[in-house]
Amino acid sequence: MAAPAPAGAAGSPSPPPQLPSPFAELVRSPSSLEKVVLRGSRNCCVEVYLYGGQVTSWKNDNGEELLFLSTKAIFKPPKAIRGGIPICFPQVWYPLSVMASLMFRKCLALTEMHLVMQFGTHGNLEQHGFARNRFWTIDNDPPPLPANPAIKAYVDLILRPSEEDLKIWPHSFEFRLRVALGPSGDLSLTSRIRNTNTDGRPFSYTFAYHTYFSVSDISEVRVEGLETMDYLDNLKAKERFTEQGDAIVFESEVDKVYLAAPSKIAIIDHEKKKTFVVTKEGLPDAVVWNPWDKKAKAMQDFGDGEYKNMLCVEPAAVEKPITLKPGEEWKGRLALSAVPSSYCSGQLDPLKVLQG
Ligand SMILES: O=P(O)(O)OC[C@H]1O[C@H](O)[C@H](O)[C@@H](O)[C@@H]1O
Repeated sequence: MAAPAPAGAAGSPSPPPQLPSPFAELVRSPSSLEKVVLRGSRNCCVEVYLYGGQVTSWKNDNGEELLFLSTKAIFKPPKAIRGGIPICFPQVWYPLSVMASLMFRKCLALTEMHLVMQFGTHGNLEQHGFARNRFWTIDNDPPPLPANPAIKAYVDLILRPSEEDLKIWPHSFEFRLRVALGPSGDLSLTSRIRNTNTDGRPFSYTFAYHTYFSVSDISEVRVEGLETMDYLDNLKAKERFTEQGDAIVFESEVDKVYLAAPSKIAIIDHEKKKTFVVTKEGLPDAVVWNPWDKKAKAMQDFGDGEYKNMLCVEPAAVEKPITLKPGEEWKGRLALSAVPSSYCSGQLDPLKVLQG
């Protein structure tokens, strides 16, 4: 399906929107898509495409890229950009057990039931929702968020459904996204979704920040904070298991939804001696995904060997869909920091990373 034309696209008479932060600049990328560049101290920098409202780059003080972006990523609608932080909304993802119980209890409105039936390869609601392949606009007058005077580089984006979108997900909403680069190079994304239906209907959705981390070598990476957690295994018909062992390491394809995961998760890259700390709010679950070699080869926009250099850890609300009544707003926040890791020499206590 064709995505609506970008605001201010080539040939359009509208002037480029002004950005409230002097540390943010709107530029046109070589692919001709517009992106906002946020600049921090030294070489710290974040790039956000209006297409998808998608962060595609996060660099530290040394100008080192911290997010994975495929060399084969396609910067052309309707394909979502492969890498960075795609926003997955509105997804409708129900494990079979939940779906059966919901149907049994007849507690879904007819529309919701219709959407449940669309999950998977059926129906026309895309797997990860349509927010990641729509053109967002700059929102210069968003309702205030708690003030943090230390943050100078930020941008606010907004997405509202088009007529076409309403045909595939019949709900009116306002999705506000703030992307902010903190003074120490931390990256945060705050999503606010409001039900603006005027017919009194609630809506339900699942959500994920599909974060692709750049790693040196997947076999040198471990994830801490998810051990002993329950998860649904997408590779085993979403069956529920309990994680065993001390930490999560990677030797083959993984596609798991960890349930009620802690608010902090650490990704330790032994080779780069770097630890990513993922902090999540309003997002109970965490998806962990690496396609490994076979699936990598099958993906058009992903290099055959690139699975070695990425890991997705995705703060999400998956198991229990979020329901909003008209006028209600939901907030989900992701904060990322990258700290030098001397974990190998025992100086970095993973418990301190996880508990703050
Ligand atoms: O190819 P995409 O639609 O971007 O999805 C890529 C992956 O995203 C998530 O992590 C899902 O859990 C996977 O099942 C899916 O394969």
